[in-house]
Amino acid sequence: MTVQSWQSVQQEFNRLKDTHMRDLFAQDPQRANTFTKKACGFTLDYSKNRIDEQALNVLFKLATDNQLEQKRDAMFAGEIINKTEHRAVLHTALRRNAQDTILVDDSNVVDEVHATLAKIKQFVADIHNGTRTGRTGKAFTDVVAIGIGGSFLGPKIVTEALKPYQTPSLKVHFVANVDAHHIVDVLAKLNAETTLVVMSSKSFTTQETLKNTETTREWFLASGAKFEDIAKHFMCVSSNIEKATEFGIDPDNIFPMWDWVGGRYSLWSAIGLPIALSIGFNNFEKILQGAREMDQHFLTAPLEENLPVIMAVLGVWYSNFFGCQSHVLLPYSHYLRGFPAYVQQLDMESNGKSVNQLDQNVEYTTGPIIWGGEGTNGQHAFHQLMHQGNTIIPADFIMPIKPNHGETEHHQMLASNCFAQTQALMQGQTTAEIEQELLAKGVEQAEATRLAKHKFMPGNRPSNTLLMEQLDPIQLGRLIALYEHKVFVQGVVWDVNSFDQWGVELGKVLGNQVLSALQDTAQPELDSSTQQLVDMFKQQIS
Ligand SMILES: O=P(O)(O)OC[C@H]1O[C@](O)(CO)[C@@H](O)[C@@H]1O
Repeated sequence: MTVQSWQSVQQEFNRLKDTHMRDLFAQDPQRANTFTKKACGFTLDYSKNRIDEQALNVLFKLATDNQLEQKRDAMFAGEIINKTEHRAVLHTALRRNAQDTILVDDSNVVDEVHATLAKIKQFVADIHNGTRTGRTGKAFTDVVAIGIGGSFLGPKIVTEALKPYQTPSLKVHFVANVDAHHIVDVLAKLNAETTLVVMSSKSFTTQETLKNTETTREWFLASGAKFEDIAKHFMCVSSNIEKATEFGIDPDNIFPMWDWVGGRYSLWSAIGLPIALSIGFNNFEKILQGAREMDQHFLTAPLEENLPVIMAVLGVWYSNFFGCQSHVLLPYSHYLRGFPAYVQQLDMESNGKSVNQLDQNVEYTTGPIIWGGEGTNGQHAFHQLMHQGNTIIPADFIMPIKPNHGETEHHQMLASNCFAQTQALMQGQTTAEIEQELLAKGVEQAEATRLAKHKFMPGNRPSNTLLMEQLDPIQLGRLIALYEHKVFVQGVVWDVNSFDQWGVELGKVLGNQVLSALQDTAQPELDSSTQQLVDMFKQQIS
């Protein structure tokens, strides 16, 4: 992180920190136009932010001083930028055209990607047209997709978001949690003869996924199937072919992925197999096409026109200068209801770090808490705090313009709520305005003054509005890639490795130790609180 460019942003912050956006809008009738950019089917209106052009330019300079363009190009070229795991970071290779070349260890990874896409295409076609059936010759009707984290969230939210494109004759059920209430509920509704299982685990070591797959295999065998029938029903996506084969997965049923794809960036790989099974391979390819278009935009658009860069530097502005701790995602779209959870992993697992690329501890905040939920539901729940709480929560309002239904009035109401929320957050309402309203309604002066204090809306709460033409496979691919690149840019500014996730490891190790205590297979030394919890659990369950 360059100290001088950081200080320049600090000066801009000092200049603007007490400015109200109401005044910025009043001073400049062109403000909305100036701070709106269109690209890849999106219109990003970021005028309701506490910035002006001068501040934004200094933020762009902060990014370039941190070598944004060079680091971006290094990622796309397959350089080893994940320096704690000594890996290239090539999720963008997963959506490259077949004729492209990206060399990793002298091998063109684009060839491997397209060979795997061809395998997925054939497999999906065989399942859809009934060439490939279950053990009794019946066509598959259901898919149980087992995975967790990046091997679950992407496929789940994409399949959910593209509901109108789903193949009605093949229903995909996602299971992640090791809590058996889920897998047991799902399997209880299914016929093992017509159920395909897709187990997705990059590492093939994830406890939850292995256990859910074992339970599903037991259920399958208990249905009268023989061991050799497993090959007809169990598919696996993994980069650990050895472990997958050891587990008993037929090598022909393994769809490969590679160590240069991070789990949270992997939906474009064979991890997307459940997506392709649900919406068809052609639509899956359109998702890749959309992401490829966003990659091109990210690579070629000047920074001041570049949607991921604009969103990223605004996030830095709020996290590191305004001290905002969280960032809320508000899709005004039922089909995009899972998107905040997806971005939560993408962003928090990528940038939730405190050591920089020079192996030094950093003091500043990296990565906000990402949360959110679908509009308008949140308006009747948590928006209260966004409007009147003593904490500023920058928001992304995401709104597909054309719906997939014909209920015009519903959609107008949805859009009006979305736009009005951004307006209310920005402009607020002064005590004088509120008092006047109350007096006009006949409220006594003293009561009006008292109530106005409680009703006061400070405004000046920042938001982006991201309009998308419609929610289709191409646009969804663009949307996800947009957020991937936003996270990348922020990682560059914060100078962290966005592509490792060491922070999740200790929990896994301790989890296994505690399990051994619960199962009496070992007596690990535990702190008194954890030991007490183990003892109580054992006592009460027996
Ligand atoms: O695909 P795998 O190896 O089962 O991992 C699942 C998820 O677990 C994590 O490693 C975190 O525990 C994520 O990064 C990953 O997406």
